[in-house]
Amino acid sequence: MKLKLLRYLRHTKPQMQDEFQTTPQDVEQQFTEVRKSFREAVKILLLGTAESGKTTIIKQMRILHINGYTDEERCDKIPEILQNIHESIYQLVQHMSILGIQYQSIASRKCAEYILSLGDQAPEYMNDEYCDHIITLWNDVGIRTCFERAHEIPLLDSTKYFLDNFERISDPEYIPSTEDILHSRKITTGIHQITFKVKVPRTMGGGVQEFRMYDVGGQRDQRNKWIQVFEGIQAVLFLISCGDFDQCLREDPRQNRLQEALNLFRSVWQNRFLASAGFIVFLNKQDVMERKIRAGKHIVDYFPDFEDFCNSPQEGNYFDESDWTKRFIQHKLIDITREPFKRNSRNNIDYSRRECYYHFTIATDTSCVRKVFNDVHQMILHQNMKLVTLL
Ligand SMILES: Nc1nc2c(ncn2[C@@H]2O[C@H](COP(=O)(O)OP(=O)(O)OP(=O)(O)O)[C@@H](O)[C@H]2O)c(=O)[nH]1
Ligand SMILES: [Mg+2]
Repeated sequence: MKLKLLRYLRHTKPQMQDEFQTTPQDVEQQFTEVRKSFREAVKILLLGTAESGKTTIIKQMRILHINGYTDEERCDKIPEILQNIHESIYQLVQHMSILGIQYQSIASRKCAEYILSLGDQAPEYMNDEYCDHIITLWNDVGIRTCFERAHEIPLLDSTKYFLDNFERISDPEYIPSTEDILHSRKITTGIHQITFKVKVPRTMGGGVQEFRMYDVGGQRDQRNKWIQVFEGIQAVLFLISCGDFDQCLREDPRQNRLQEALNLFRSVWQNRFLASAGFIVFLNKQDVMERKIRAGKHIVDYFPDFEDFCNSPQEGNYFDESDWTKRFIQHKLIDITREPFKRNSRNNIDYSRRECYYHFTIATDTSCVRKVFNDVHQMILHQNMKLVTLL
């Protein structure tokens, strides 16, 4: 199976139609072979820097291919969501003085003092006083000005989502919605896996294909654990956050997050233990990237070579700055895959012929992930069929 997928990834355009100009018996025989290959789970490893969206993809697989979350499991997420909210407001309040921004009123300043006195951990119970303070602060013009300067603060991506929804969340009867779960953030440590089955269309032989997806932590101090799961991986799903172009790492405030992601992609692409794995890149957080560009942020201020890219002839028609920005990031990845590197004599793999597939995604959007994952699945199915016919 691993070998099959490897071979598949060396071909960009499956030509199934030509290969099935055979008798119905031959076709049935081919389907039987394909179904046999389904018995082995396809192992997919999610990689990327911290907060690129790996765990969010795992949550989406659970929503799409397992039965989602029970009420009990939803309630288990409440402490995580409350901690996200507290961390968001705490970071904003902390940065008001650092950025020299004034509160709109004395009342807001008092609320801020209360929040600061709690430290960075959410209180165990949200009493009325705490809830009122959060609502007052989020409505303060000064706090909103601070929020506009989010790129200067290590703020969670879901800050606005949770603070906008705070009144609903602070209800004593609150049960997190699926959207709340997708927006919540908890750093991954260690290695986690999810196994699920996906139906194969009758036209492709029917049956089910099992997938096993591995999630790892993306922070620098977590990456030394990754190697433990490289064995037997058939496809790497690399996530890169396109909304990160104007931010620095939490672990190292001197390092631009997008640059870190590009460097990491190079080391993963060139890793000899993953040489036989297929590569799929999700250029994630398209919504965050677009929002930033609409708010007047420009990637050229962080990546000056963007200007040369815009002035160079391109194959496609790019319409606006968001379009140019996402293509620019994609081209940076493509350039990395074209960098020369040594042929590995041990496994005799010609790296230069490896293909990498790109998708523009919003990991919090279930319909987007459903569509993209369908494409990934179809690719695997097509190639399985193609390889069976070639055997
Ligand atoms: N708006 C938006 N938020 C996203 C998107 N993808 C992920 N997020 C949010 O980004 C935050 C981080 O996502 P995670 O999935 O936890 O990131 P991760 O890659 O698993 O991070 P580590 O576990 O630290 O490696 C969460 O709050 C998600 O809801 C996206 O496409 N758009
Ligand atoms: Mg994670």
